[in-house]
Amino acid sequence: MKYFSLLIIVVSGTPGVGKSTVANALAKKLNIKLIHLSSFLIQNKAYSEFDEKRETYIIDEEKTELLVNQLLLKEKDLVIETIYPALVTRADKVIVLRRNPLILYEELKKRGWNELKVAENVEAEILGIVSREASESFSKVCEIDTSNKSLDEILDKIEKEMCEKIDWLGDEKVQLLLFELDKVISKNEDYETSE
Ligand SMILES: Nc1ncnc2c1ncn2[C@@H]1O[C@H](COP(=O)(O)OP(=O)(O)OP(=O)(O)O)[C@@H](O)[C@H]1O
Repeated sequence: MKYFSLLIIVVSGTPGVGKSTVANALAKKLNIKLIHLSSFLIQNKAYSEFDEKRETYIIDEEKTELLVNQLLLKEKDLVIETIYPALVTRADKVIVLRRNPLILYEELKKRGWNELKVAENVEAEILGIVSREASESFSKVCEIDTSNKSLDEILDKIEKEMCEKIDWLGDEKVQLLLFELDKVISKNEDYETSE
């Protein structure tokens, strides 16, 4: 008899918010399999090309949907870590981790990413892009702020479903950061159009 998924938990969020750390710990705690979706798709060649400027793969949506559906049919329980929640066609629990953009900005700069990649990802966090994508695909999305919280505190909030409504734009410092990031992005866009 083919298993049908019993417990699919998606751990999503902008790069650098703590998805892998939390997803690893959650999968271990629940003793269920963990899939890092981006690596899974790259291993299965579910991408069309590599975006040199953004140093990221462009996924092949059709092949991805097929692979994800096969995965969800095969595995009984799964924790899926991904920056693209909409790629998961079915889930029982969708968690979107959020991180204060001022902290995230430092985290991504520390990785040595180019200024455009840092700017686009931190801007996405400020604007809540991943949460919005998750809410378009799932009726219930649980946002949890990982800023200045220990892993245990985060796991506890997940277990108790202590979800939050995050809006970073109320913070003046974040507004100023967004203004700076926009300048970086438009400078690179001008450059792209003049190429
Ligand atoms: N709650 C936390 N508090 C402080 N630092 C954290 C926390 N969770 C993770 N980190 C640290 O933040 C960095 C990013 O964590 P992690 O790799 O889990 O993020 P991610 O969202 O999976 O990033 P990516 O999508 O790029 O893989 C790591 O150095 C990790 O040790």
